Amino acid sequence: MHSTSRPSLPPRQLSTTNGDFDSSNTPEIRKSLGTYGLTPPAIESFEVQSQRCLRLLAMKTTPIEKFQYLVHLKATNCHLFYRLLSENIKELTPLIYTPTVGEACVRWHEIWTQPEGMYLSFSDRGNLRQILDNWPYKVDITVLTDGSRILGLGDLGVNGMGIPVGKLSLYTACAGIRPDATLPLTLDLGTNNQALREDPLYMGSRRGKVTAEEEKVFLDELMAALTDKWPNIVIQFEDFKNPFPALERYQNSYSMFNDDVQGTGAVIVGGFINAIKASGVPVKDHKAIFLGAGSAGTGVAKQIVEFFKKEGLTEEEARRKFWFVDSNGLVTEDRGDKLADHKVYFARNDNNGRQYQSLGRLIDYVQPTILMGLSTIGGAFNKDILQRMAKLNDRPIIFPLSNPSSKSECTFEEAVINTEGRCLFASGSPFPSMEWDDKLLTPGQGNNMYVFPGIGLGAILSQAVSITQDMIYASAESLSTSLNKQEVADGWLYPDIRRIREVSVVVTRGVIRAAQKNGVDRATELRNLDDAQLDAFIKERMYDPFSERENAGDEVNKLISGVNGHSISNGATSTNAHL
Ligand SMILES: NC(=O)C1=CN([C@@H]2O[C@H](COP(=O)(O)OP(=O)(O)OC[C@H]3O[C@@H](n4cnc5c(N)ncnc54)[C@H](O)[C@@H]3O)[C@@H](O)[C@H]2O)C=CC1
Ligand SMILES: CC(=O)C(=O)O
Ligand SMILES: [Mg+2]
Repeated sequence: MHSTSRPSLPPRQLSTTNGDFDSSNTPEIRKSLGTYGLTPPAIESFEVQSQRCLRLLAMKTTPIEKFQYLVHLKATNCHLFYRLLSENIKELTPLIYTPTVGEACVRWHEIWTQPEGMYLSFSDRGNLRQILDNWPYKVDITVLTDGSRILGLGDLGVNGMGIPVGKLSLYTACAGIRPDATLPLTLDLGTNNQALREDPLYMGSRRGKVTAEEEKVFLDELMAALTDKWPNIVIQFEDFKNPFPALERYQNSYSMFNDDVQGTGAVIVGGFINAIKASGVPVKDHKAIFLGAGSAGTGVAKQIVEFFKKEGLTEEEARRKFWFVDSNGLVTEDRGDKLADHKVYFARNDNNGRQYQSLGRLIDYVQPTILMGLSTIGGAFNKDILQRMAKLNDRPIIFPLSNPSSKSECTFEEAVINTEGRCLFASGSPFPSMEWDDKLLTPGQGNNMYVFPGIGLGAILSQAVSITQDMIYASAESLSTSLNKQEVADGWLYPDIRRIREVSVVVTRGVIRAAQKNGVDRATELRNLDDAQLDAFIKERMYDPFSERENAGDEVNKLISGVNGHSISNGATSTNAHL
């Protein structure tokens, strides 16, 4: 017989501000925590801790094992996890984010070991506000998904939780949002993934996806509940199969944005501005083929239209620069199927009744300068396609943006070889640098991770009542200006990811200024700061996992006495034992 009584939990087990057993804790901290004697005696520096963590990581042979180790580290010593991540951002991001997070989501029901966020089910409707009270921290930002389109891997239901968790880890690492102010949220609105539903280990409800109307009613309740519980909360929608209804419905009334439509649009414009400069071709002479006409593809093109307009094109001229291909071929007005609303704007009417036969034929017909991939079709930019682009252009712009790496339309190596090293390249997932013609070429990573941290932090600090198109566009423009002299000289399209914190300050400043211009900021006192003062203010507000260690004594004491209002004990009494 199983006992029905709840096992008693150790204090602070759910805390994200832990580090109680951190080997860098001084004897005084250990005493105040009651952990003196529970950790080995040495008081370790970060350098030593880091060596052990990296060795442990090296012992794991597969990416998913490394992912699991990092999940464990974050759960048991959050500040150390962020110290390690911030010092090794380039090496560790692929393990906590794309591509490894893709595999983790596919296998989430097999590898799940501990709670890292909240799950709200369709059957919870009517009670959402009450359930949010179970979250023990004050939240500044949430990333929420319904798991219906996780990267390019399709509908993964509640297995999609890896994405909000990974994105919010980047919020902390890249923009310094306190880990305990972030809420990963997964909506269990059913899944159409039959195999998952039939898998005994699957941890979501076993119903099919709710209808669009049911989703709307649920989301209305959720948005109201989130803002009632945390009035200044910023809400990021992520990886919805159809993100447009929610974006249209909430963007003017909540501090929310859709990362796949708007964040992706912004990050690609940021790199695109630099690619256009490097191509040597005037803006008016560019033409783009997009493989994939989903939320990300059309989101990117809409932001590029804004850029083209700023460069002097009319909206009509800008719109006509795009040729979209989806799973039914070239998106045209006369194709015979009913186009989804978001495709209509870009549908061609100048195809003279001709239909799409192949991507190669379309390239010959359009003669594009730009090839974008947001199709989820790994390898779609094959040798023939890349060579056609190289024949047409001195510096073809090739952006295979689908994630994870297995879905990338081509690799960096394929693009370099088939364009003789001449391509201007960015991909959604990371690829290694390579030698070409005695030069080291480094690929750009056109991933929304360069902008969403700054969009979120900008919205939080300005206390924006809504996130406007100008704020999104400002993130793109700011990103494009954030490269240093060396990066510009080396022809990079995006700054070095190792400088992401500096970049996030620039992006955050741009977002705050746009919020002020649009009058959506509630923190109006920031209007009085000049740019240097605003940068200093932003930096000061950023969580620094290194100073947490120095402040640990104060922090711990505050937590124990509950001064900061966080409930941390899971109901168990902290005895606060002293030696
Ligand atoms: N680099 C980045 O920062 C981002 C990358 N993405 C990636 O973009 C991809 C697409 O995302 P969404 O647009 O949200 O998905 P979606 O499902 O809305 O769109 C996918 C599009 O690809 C088209 N497609 C599918 N098979 C095709 C084929 N054989 N030939 C041509 N087109 C085909 C579909 O018809 C649809 O238009 C995903 O892999 C996602 O990971 C998404 C957001 C950000
Ligand atoms: C990067 C991202 O948001 C995606 O692939 O969906
Ligand atoms: Mg996404």
